[in-house]
Amino acid sequence: MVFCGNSTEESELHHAQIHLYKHVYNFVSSMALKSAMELGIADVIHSHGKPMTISELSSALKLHPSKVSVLQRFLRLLTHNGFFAKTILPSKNGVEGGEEIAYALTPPSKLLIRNKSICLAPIVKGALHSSSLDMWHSSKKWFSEDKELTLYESATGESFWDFLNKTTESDTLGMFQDAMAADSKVFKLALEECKHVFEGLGSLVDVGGGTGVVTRLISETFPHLKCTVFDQPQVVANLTGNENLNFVGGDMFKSIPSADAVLLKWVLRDWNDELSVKILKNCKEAISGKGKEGKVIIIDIAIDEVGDDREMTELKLDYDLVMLTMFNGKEREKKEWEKLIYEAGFSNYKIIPICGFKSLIEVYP
Ligand SMILES: C[S@@+](CC[C@H](N)C(=O)[O-])C[C@H]1O[C@@H](n2cnc3c(N)ncnc32)[C@H](O)[C@@H]1O
Repeated sequence: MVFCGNSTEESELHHAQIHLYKHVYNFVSSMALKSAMELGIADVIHSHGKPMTISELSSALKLHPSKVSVLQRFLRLLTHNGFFAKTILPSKNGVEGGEEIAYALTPPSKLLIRNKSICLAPIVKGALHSSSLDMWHSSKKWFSEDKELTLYESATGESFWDFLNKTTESDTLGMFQDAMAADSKVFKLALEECKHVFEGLGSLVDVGGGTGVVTRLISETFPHLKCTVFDQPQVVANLTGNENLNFVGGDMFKSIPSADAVLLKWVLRDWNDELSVKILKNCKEAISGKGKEGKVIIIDIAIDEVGDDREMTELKLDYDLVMLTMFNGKEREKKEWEKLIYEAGFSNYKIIPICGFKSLIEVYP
């Protein structure tokens, strides 16, 4: 007879082990997604126009014949994770009543199709690039060091900004800007819901506006609005605008061009509270010509562990550690945003959710 022990204890232990192992191997799902993006599986299925069998996919992707079964196993995990859907087709190999499995795109894998107006492949590439991942092996050392150093600096000896800005063969600045631009294109949909925020403005400066993807979208919707994309000189150096859109290089910690409104999208999360207050104070200065009518428009994350579901909170908390380890930045809860806003001398604010997981905060002097 086999002794089974206390079954509740045993089942608890098994659940705990499954939970722990699942988190240990989460990286496999991320890297399998990256492989799918690099192979261009979504592009191939999209060009084919209908679900594809493994043999059709392998030949379209020009895989080595030994990798057909490998692809099948990658697709099994990716399908389980919601990136592809299996459909059953009648077999083409002449077997009466035979069936074959074909793989179709799902809404998340459609976001990886290149040359579409919204394509998030650059986010997968940038977020899962070795420059974002390798530093994690140094976290134990980092915990015993000076608190002002980011994990990235502790691991590599330079800040992520310095790494981006130095000229390298792999063009990491370009990769980072592509990832930001890809994320910003999603803003096109959000602009419909928050059009009222920009109505009535005569001028807008997009601080840390990168290559100007968001400003161009705003400018298309509001052609008479005078728009300025303000970013580091090396980011805007070769960019050209038009009559109502210009690019200005500078340092937001020194001064920001004047306008009716300042936009800060995906910027304050890169900085700690002290530096964020400094940026916000410079924004207040930039809109002061309009007196009480000017405003600052922040687009960023607001953590809400009570109101959001588990998946959303997990994404926001993951992002918080990305910001912490790379930039000493942070994702903030609503009350932290409020503290920052009042500390920078503003008197009021309004917050609305946009783009699924972001928030738009209108801040008034
Ligand atoms: C995370 S990106 C956001 C880009 C853009 N707003 C978007 O949503 O796609 C942060 C931007 O801040 C810019 N930046 C960093 N330091 C800056 C500074 N001192 N002055 C102006 N821009 C700066 C970076 O070059 C980068 O384009």
